[in-house]
Amino acid sequence: MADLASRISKPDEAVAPQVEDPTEGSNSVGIVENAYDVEVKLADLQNDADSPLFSVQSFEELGLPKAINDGLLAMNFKKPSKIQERALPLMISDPPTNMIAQSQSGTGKTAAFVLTCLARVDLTKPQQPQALLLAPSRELARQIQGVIQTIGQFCENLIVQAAIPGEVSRETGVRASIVVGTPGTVMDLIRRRQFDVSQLKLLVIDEADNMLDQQGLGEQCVRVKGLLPKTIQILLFSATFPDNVHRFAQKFAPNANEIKLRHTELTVKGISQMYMDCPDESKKYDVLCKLYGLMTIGSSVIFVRTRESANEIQRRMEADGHKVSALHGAFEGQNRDALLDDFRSGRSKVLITTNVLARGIDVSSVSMVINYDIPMKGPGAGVPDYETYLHRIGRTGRFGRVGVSISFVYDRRSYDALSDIANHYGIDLVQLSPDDWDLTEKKVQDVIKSSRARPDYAPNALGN
Ligand SMILES: Nc1ncnc2c1ncn2[C@@H]1O[C@H](COP(=O)(O)OP(=O)(O)OP(=O)(O)O)[C@@H](O)[C@H]1O
Repeated sequence: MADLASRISKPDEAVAPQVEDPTEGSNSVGIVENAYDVEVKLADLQNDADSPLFSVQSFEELGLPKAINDGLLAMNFKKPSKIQERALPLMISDPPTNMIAQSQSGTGKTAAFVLTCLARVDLTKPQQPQALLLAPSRELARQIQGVIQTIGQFCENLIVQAAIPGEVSRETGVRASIVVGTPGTVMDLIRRRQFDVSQLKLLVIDEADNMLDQQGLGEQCVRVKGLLPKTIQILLFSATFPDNVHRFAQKFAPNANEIKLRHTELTVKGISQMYMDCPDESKKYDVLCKLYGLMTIGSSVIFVRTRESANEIQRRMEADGHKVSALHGAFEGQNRDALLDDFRSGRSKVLITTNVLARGIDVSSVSMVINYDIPMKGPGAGVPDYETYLHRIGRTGRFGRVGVSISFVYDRRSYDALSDIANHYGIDLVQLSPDDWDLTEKKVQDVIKSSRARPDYAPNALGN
């Protein structure tokens, strides 16, 4: 790595990244299923005791109502994953107890809390809000709404409503037993008395470390909670819980049962993490185009730091003949919904986006994630953002599938940031070089073509 170390170019210009408002705009709700997928042998992984997908139980043994089990069958969920098996009995037992639950990306946290909601709501009061779920972006709120509707398809009188901009009519207000929303819109609806929270018995916060972070959405979530019944059961879920937020989470959800992982347990085995050693910043775009020119990749996501670079890369890739979409907070809600639906359905195969879609989005056909910029946080964006790195790469390798992540480095600063991230999680990264495209192509294609996770794939260590 000495060659890279000696190639120190001046740090990034201090361009303030656009703060994304994930909740802007819009209308249509519902998820679009994938029309295609990569091969995966779930059964094998669910029998491997070391896998987060492993479980000794069946869903039937968890004692859920028949209508819910029928919904799971319709989704082709044969066995619970570890987080589902361990968290569910604790969450659905009486008296209701709070929960702080952590599990790797793509291991089925959504179904764990969705099943709890379905088990807890009284469907004889279909328009009375009883469970509130909060998520950081409109896309994730819509996705969770879709999962509830699919698993709950045999639950009579189930009404699920999205509390995101443009979804709740001013005349009628919220009329559903389960409400999934973003904190700002939920707060507005409560204040305008369009959302009766008096009978809520369950509050779920997905991506809870992000949602409770005092630098971000934390204040809003605390205000929402302050308006809810004091006895409400609180469930906090995420793949990451940095220590400072975890301490706050314990105050937010007092006396909670906890399922927690160590740093080193957080990475998903099926994701082969690589890095591309770019000659300098100005060459990053050429390297990206070359990568796409060479590879036949299913669907992929390119993460960039700012909206401007998302637009710029989209413009240049389209001019170079690639079909790509860009999605970020500057777009109107309805537009964002349509762009993501196109990506889910495979109509568009490359999505260029910012951190607005780093968390939670579940598109199983994604086989490659590019970190065009290494995620950074803190004053002057000077500290590697360990959590965002993990969530970004977690858009691939969903529920036992394989995937590749490629992080672009080009100078001492980006190299050090990635090394820090690798050390933090105890991971080895595979080096790719733009000087040997045959080898690069082979390394990436070997993974993408393999039909299942290969835990031992980690030559060329970086950072350890
Ligand atoms: N028991 C199961 N059997 C088969 N597939 C499942 C099961 N549970 C969940 N899945 C599928 O696994 C995928 C990932 O689940 P989910 O989106 O809930 O992950 P997650 O843990 O919330 O990830 P993230 O941390 O990225 O939000 C989804 O496509 C979901 O349908």
